[in-house]
Amino acid sequence: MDAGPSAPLKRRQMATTTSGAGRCHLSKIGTGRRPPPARVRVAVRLRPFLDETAGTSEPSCVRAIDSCSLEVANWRNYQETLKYQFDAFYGERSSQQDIYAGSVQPILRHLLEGQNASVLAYGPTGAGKTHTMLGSPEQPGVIPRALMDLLQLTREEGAEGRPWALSVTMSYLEIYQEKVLDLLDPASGDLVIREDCRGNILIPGLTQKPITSFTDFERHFLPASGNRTVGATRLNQRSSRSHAVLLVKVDQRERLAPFRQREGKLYLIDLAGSEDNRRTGNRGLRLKESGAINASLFVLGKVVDALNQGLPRVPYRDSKLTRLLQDSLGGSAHSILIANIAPERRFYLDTVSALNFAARSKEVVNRPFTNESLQLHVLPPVKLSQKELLGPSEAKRARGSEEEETGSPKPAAAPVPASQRFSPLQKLSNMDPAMLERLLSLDRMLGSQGSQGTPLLNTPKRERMVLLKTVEEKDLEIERLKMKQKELEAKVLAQEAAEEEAKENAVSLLRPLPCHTVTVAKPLKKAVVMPLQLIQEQASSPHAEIHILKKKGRKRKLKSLDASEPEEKPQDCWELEISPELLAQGRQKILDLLNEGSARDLRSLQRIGQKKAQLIVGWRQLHGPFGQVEDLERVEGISAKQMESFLKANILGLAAGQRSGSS
Ligand SMILES: Nc1ncnc2c1ncn2[C@@H]1O[C@H](COP(=O)(O)OP(=O)(O)OP(=O)(O)O)[C@@H](O)[C@H]1O
Repeated sequence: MDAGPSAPLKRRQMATTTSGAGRCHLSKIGTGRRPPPARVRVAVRLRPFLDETAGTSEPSCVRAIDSCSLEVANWRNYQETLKYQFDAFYGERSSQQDIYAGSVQPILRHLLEGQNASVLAYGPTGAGKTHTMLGSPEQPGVIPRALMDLLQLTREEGAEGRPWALSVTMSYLEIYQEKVLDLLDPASGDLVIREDCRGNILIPGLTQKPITSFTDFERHFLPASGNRTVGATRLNQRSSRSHAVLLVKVDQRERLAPFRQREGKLYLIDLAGSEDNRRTGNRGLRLKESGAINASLFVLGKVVDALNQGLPRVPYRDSKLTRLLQDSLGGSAHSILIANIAPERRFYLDTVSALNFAARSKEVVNRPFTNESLQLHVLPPVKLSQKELLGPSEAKRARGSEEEETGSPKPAAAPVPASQRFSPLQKLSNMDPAMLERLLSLDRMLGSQGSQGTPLLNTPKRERMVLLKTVEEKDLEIERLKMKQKELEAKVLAQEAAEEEAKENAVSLLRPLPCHTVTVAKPLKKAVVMPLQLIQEQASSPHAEIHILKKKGRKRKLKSLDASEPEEKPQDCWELEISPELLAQGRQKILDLLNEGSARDLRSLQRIGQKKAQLIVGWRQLHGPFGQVEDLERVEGISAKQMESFLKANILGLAAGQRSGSS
């Protein structure tokens, strides 16, 4: 076995680079500046001949030039060679440790800065991707080495007395035939991939296991690896039939004010190999698997090309693999691609194609940033000092007296109790998140102007008061803006109501049906308002799952207090019976639109005008995806009643649209 991952010197070097004040300086929040670019780094690894004797009879089709360059004979013209240069080239004698220490270990430190990193093994089937990533007990690969180092690092960095508490979790999934499967919980079925308002890729429902030691890691990882789909092909006895993704999250919580928290994600990805089915001899299931693998790798190539050409649309969504890699390619991660190639002549075309892909990938630029936020809800209960309980004017007076204090020496003040020293946090915890971001950026600004290492809450009293005053002014401004927004919304609602009324009048002119009364506030399953045209279409369709029952009934009416008022005559009422499945489809469609639709798409929904569409998009950006349609109520400016009428107005239309679309 080659030198293990626990080489103490290396670790000490890594620990040094990740500790200290320098850690706090990168942050996406509040900087307003684009994070600096980081090119995707590309390394190539050539595996040895598998049959020892073959190497003597058959020359390798790849030749090393130096530690970064290689050449491949051009088989159309043997006088020529194709030369490639990468960040690193590892020849057939390279060890697992060489690859790990040279290309992977250096990016681990970014995780402790709250940044993302990813390692992808790419290449044709049988070229050594799984060997590189996983290895064997005798020759452990990138995954066990990285985990061992990372866990050691987090133990050191998160030790008592250090500024941050650290915790590590792992998730493990595979993408098999375009399904995202949880390898830690194989029964959970196909999972969805989502994106939050910051562009982070998330998989809701994916199992996350906390790990504190390498034994912990192995306890979860080894059985889960057994769940991965592998199969024998002509080119590899144990060929991976899926893309395997190990996700390791490092969470950091600051132990002292301002109680920041950071999250760094590490993706370790063993891609399935591209396959030429004329050579693999794949049939049946293997052929189907191979089709899915090749299709997703083809999209991966398109994504890389689109990024290189700066195209406005990058087709991340065209495959699950690229959707998941959105963070890693052209996204926020420090990424390293290890292209695995084989020396045998029969791999020649695959080798050239893998090298070409690798060469294109090294042009891709990412913009890693620090994922940092404040822990708003875990602040310790604190007492407010009298001064901090004062209003803005009193605060001003207080500031005046402090200024006097600095002018004339006074007896030294008694030390401020710890609870009072923390009290500005109370304000921070109640503050608008945007304001908090501003405060943090102010803090950074102060830092960059020379007070480095002096976080906001440790600044001298006077500066703190000035900052708090700015905060109060901003609060007032926010209040003013909110009032204005409410006024505008009221206007828009009134306008929408007027438009709605006008529309209804127009419809009733065109429509000689006896009655279109709808039972109010009944379960949605029973009756829903829907456009007339749609009702007629559904009624005439023999396959429709919506049944319109014309039945005699009474229009529901509130008991009148005035006994003299004539009783309302019985009228025909229309009541709809809709299959629950159809309703669920309608709901899902609405939810998808709410989560993925642009403001323009949202306007295609009934009762959603320009203003509401923008409010919905804004809410989504701030809070992430809607969990259910009812969450609409949480959008400021949309009441429960409006949400209900919105649901009624849209659910059938969308469900029926889906039905007709699918039939
Ligand atoms: N650097 C290496 N040294 C020794 N053996 C290797 C090396 N790389 C790969 N191998 C061996 O080559 C065979 C194929 O490797 P591996 O399964 O890792 O390929 P792969 O690229 O993951 O293939 P697939 O895409 O089909 O899963 C295995 O038996 C593996 O042990």
